[in-house]
Amino acid sequence: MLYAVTMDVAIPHDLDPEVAASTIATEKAYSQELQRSGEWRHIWRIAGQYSNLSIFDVESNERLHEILWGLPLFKYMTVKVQPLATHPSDIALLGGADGGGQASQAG
Ligand SMILES: O=C(O)CC1=CCC(=O)O1
Repeated sequence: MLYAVTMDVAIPHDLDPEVAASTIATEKAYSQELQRSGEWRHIWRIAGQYSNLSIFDVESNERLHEILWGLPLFKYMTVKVQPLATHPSDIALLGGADGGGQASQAG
């Protein structure tokens, strides 16, 4: 199951800088481990914001919740989750590079 997740980070300005740096480093390791496992497929910085747009490929809503709840920065984040469905215009679904196959009219 694919999900687009937006994470807006707001670390309090009065947080001890060492705690902030340590939490950010732990977050990076946590994220990179999940990227290596294939569950965290993409992470993009949203330009000009302390936010990212990530794509997760996980087996269930419960697994996504577990991953997000476990983010070291979770308590400083606003998280938005959008489940993804295939789009009928996606040429990757047609089995040919030229998109010349039969596509569904739905959606
Ligand atoms: O900096 C961010 O966008 C927050 C974050 C999530 C995973 C990571 O490494 O940083």
